[in-house]
Amino acid sequence: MTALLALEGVSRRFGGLAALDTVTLSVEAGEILGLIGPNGAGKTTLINVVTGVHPATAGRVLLQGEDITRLKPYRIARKGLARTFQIVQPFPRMSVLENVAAGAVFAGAAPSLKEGLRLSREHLAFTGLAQIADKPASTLTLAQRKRLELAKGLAMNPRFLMLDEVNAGLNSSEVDEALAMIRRIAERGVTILVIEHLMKVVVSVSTRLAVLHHGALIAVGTPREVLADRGVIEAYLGEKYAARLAGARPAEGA
Ligand SMILES: Nc1ncnc2c1ncn2[C@@H]1O[C@H](COP(=O)(O)OP(=O)(O)OP(=O)(O)O)[C@@H](O)[C@H]1O
Repeated sequence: MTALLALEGVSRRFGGLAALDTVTLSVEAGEILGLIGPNGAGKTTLINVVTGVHPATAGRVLLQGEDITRLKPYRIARKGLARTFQIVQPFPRMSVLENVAAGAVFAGAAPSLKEGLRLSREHLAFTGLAQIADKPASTLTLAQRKRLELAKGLAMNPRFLMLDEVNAGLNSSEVDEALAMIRRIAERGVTILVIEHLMKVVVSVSTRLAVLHHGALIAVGTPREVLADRGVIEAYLGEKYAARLAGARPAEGA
């Protein structure tokens, strides 16, 4: 079966630096793929390449077999690929509702701003932001801004949603709420890629993990396989932490 998204030998150079180095990776429809690796490993660059923000300097990106490597970001968004941003920067003077509607219009999920505003109310209800729909985005807390990012992503009516550290800076109950939301989004049939530094979180939510190190993909597999991978333990996790995570992990399929 054709993968929903496939990277074939994808590299992205910034001058002399290979931020991504011949990465080959498939994402199947319906999965939650966790993308992990140390700071500077190339995780955000992978999202930027897929969404056309920093196109690949070599290799190809295929969406259900269609080559999207050189398309502009708005064309890629209109094919159902949405992302959130690690650094949350809503339009500060626009209301929460208007920010979400802007995402819908950008991705062509709404034919007009009016329709975008109507659809956006549903996404605000889903993400628990309905009560503050009319507040200026600049007044939101970090947790609310992260939810706004999710609502904007959903407003793009994605088949594939890439989440860049949506839990960073949240307290543990906020993380639990965000995780429940990610699972509910997946239940709606949206395929998800999640970048996450909190290992316990990414292990609990992901059906598969992919590990980047210095721009190269060093492991892909079930969480159980990846946590036991020698290369991943040496490059990223360390012995003790890997053992602790493996012990804390619920049984596969549970
Ligand atoms: N626009 C850019 N110009 C130059 N170098 C860049 C650019 N974007 C990323 N890089 C470099 O590419 C490498 C990979 O960065 P990237 O942000 O993809 O890593 P990351 O795995 O997402 O890191 P983190 O976990 O810290 O967010 C880093 O060395 C970074 O400095």
